[in-house]
Amino acid sequence: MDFLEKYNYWINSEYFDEETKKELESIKDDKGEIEDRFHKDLTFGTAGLRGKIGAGTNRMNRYTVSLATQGLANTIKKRGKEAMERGVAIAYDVRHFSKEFSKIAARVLAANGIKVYLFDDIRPTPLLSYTIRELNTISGIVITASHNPKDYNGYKVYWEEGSQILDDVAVEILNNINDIGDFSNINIIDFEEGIGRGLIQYIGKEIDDKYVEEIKGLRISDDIDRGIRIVYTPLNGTGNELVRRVLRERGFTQVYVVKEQEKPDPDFTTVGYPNPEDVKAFEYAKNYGKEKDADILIATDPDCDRVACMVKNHEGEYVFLNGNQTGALLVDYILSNRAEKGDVPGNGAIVKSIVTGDLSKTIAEDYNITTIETLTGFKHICGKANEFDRTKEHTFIFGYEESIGYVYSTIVRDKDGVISSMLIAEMAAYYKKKGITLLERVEELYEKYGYYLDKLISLVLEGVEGQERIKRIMNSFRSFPITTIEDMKLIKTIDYLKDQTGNPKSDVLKYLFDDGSWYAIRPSGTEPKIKIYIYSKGKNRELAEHKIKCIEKATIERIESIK
Ligand SMILES: O=P(O)(O)OC[C@H]1O[C@H](O)[C@H](O)[C@@H](O)[C@@H]1O
Repeated sequence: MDFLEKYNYWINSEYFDEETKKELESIKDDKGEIEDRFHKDLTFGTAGLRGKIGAGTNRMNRYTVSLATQGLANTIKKRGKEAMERGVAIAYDVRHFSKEFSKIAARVLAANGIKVYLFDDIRPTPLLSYTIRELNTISGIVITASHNPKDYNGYKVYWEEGSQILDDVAVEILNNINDIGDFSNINIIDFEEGIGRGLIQYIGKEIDDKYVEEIKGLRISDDIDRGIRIVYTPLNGTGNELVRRVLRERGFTQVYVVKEQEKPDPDFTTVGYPNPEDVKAFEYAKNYGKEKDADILIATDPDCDRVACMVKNHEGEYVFLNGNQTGALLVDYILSNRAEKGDVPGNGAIVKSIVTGDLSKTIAEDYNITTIETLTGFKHICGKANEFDRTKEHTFIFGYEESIGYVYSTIVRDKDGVISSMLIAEMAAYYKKKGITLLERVEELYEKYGYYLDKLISLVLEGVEGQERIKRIMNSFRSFPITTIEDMKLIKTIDYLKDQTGNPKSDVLKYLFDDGSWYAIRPSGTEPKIKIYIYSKGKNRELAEHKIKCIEKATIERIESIK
């Protein structure tokens, strides 16, 4: 069927509800909109679905959610009765339709005879990962579009080890979805019937309690100033209760939560783009921080897997720490404290992505700890934790990415904004007791290990045309690498499409120079962007900054020359 045929099918078939039809009627004269909604099915990518909410095959709605869930159900059924009994845990965030979609997923699974554990209210994504391991379910689902704008929702799928599915399971589910054929082949029962038959079971506080206890057990040091002044914002998402609770139970007495961003708001009215990777998300926190004279500001994204912080400098201004800086600080904080107690595992490993900075690696080397690199995506990072469970080759200590995702230990197999908020607060309180801020600690690390600076440039190139240009840009870099920039000489090129190290193939190019500086270029996997990651290493800040500027100029000139 072409897109118009599909549109007409949705309008005329008895299967679709009146509200959906009404929404579709309202766009009957807008061919562009019809095409956008029906020219393809919302792609079930490696982590599930993500898209705009609305009627159509290329949108997030009750039909696309139930189709994906039937595909997941068939995948579980093929594994037999035991897998069906182990069941699926489901969590959801604050977004429009998140709760409704979680119930639809529960009803489809239950109709297929699969046990469902559904959270009784909004919860952070990392808690779902914890729950899978705790309840020993075969799979898990989170209804969230993470830090995307308000018009979006998503459907992330997890597997029994607690991490997001990798390509093998994703392909299997996708094939099962494609085999379903018509929407009318989806099994679904009433929610109440699912509850009555014991197939759907609510879960809640008892899991929170265990999670919080385990997180508190992950603390690194108690030699901290608990009076440190912290402003926290959940950005109207799911972090509010659990982050506050963990901080309170860890004994922090001066935690202030941004009032306007405390309660769930699916429209993210006060922030627009609820991504703490972007310093603009801290506007309210900064104002409140000044009022409360906070030492540190902490923000988590709507599903509370990402976290970022800002630190007050001596002039009373708040300075943003990026993901590379926070990651390196945490690696240093964890390893130095554990080393003091003689508690660093001999086969320990830090896991980061290939486009994350190297300062943490140099720090880890100081403690004889290996750093392992994976492709971008936390599923790959925690995939290593799963692998180490099997091979015992390493002990997974800490995983992180420059895109403000961190996880410590292995109780959760995804980035965790609750664990990380506790560790960031604790680390700031540890250094406060020693009389320095996190900004000063970063400087100390630079002095000791060298100035590792970085800059991420993201160019938005939308639509089919944008995609084509991204391809041309990648082709140009691939065919004609820039061999010298100022006095930096290219000594190595890595093309991850030809990777021989066991990573899956990926469209990423990395260029390494003789002084330790490097840059990488890749199309984003989640947004219509091309991303350039620039990293420099210098004896002092000026030199490192100068190198960043030179690499930026050379790469941007090249990109601009490609129309
Ligand atoms: O650079 P992208 O492909 O857009 O991905 C950016 C980030 O997106 C999500 O948050 C993933 O969970 C991260 O692991 C990833 O780093």
